[in-house]
Amino acid sequence: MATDSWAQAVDEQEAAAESVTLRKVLCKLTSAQSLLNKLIRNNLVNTTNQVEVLQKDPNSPLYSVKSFEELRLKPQLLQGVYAMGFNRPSKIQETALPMMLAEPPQNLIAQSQSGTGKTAAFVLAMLSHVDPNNKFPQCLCVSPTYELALQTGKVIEQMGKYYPEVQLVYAIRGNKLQRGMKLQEQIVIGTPGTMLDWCSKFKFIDPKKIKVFVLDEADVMIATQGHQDQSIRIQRMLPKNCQMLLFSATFEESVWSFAQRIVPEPNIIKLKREEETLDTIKQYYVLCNSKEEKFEALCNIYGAITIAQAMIFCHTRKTAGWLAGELSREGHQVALLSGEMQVEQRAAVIERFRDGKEKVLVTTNVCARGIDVEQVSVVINFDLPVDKDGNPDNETYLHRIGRTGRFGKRGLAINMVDSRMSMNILNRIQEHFNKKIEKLNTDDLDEIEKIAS
Ligand SMILES: Nc1ncnc2c1ncn2[C@@H]1O[C@H](COP(=O)(O)OP(=O)(O)OP(=O)(O)O)[C@@H](O)[C@H]1O
Repeated sequence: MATDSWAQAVDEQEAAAESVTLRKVLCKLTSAQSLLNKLIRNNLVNTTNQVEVLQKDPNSPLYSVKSFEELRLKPQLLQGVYAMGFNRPSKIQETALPMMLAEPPQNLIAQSQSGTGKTAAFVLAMLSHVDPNNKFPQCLCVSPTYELALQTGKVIEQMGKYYPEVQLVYAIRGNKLQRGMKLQEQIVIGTPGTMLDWCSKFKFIDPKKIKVFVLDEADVMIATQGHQDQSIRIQRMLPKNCQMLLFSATFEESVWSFAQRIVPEPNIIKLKREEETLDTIKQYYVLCNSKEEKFEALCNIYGAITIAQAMIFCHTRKTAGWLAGELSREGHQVALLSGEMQVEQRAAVIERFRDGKEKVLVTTNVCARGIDVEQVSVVINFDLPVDKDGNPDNETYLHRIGRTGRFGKRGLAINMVDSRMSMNILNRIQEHFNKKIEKLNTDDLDEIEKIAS
């Protein structure tokens, strides 16, 4: 793909020195495209067998020796779990649930890979702990974004389908309640600002009656100043014996130690660094020279992935807007989601994408975490994730690629590298996770064929 560029320089040893004729190049490109199609389609192949196989492999995060029955869930919840099509718990569910359901209640800080069922784990804990006869909030669950709060709320609704005495309310922007009212729902799910207002300013919730407090995506809740202030202010209003449950796929060291300081005597489930990435998500990078070349590379791939769903991550809203525009001009059905949109608009875009109305979602980090769309088979990092100082943002990388390969499905993550700097970032990401990210070279048919198989 690269011509007289730095990328070619990087490539020097690998690239054959001989020049090829235009005809050969075109011929190669066509076969590369069809192989790429094959590669991506192969990655879409997924059967429930695959999940069953993984659930029997002790090294898989889906492995479990217990059944849901053995986790001693209420019959109504067992019914809900099976109605959702879950056969066995995953490793995090099997390990965390006994800790969360123990008496007296125990605190927990838990890490488990993306898409391994953390949400179901803490949702089952909340549903198990509420007393349906008490008509007031008993569990609070805080999520970093409006979209995630809605998504988690849906899981509570589905799992609690056969437990209708337990009710849920959303503490999110736009859900206006009458002043002076007291909530009767037992579970409140929301974002930190509204949740805090409902506890302190409006007093819709009596925080002293809360038994379980869940922080989903806990590391970002702690690392983001505003979220941290609000979450800690809520926590301070809760009774001393309130159970605290913190969940995430990533916990940077400093965040981990802070979490341990704010959660008294926690049980801890922590992954080793090398366990953080999922083997079911294959990671590649493509060398390009410019934004335009990345777009070209993307078009090649995009042609092949129209049958699946893909999420494309950009660093800025501007690039995301530009890219969505370019893809639309090419005639593609693309959805754009970025931070400046109204939250309701963002939720609507995700709903359309979830329903498969658009096959490609171009977005920024606002969508990197938690969003669970089963059909996403490819994630493309159009720009690699970096922090405000330009260093690799390893946690965001993991969350972004974790939008594919959900619960044992196979996924493909493709990183676009367009400068020495971004190659350096990619190398540091590889080092951090001690995981090789393979080069995808559309000029090397053998290599693509190998990946395709
Ligand atoms: N025991 C199970 N059996 C089958 N499917 C499950 C099970 N538990 C969860 N799932 C499904 O797996 C998918 C991923 O689960 P979930 O969203 O809870 O993952 P997560 O660990 O919270 O991911 P993330 O770190 O990205 O937030 C969901 O679609 C969920 O319905």
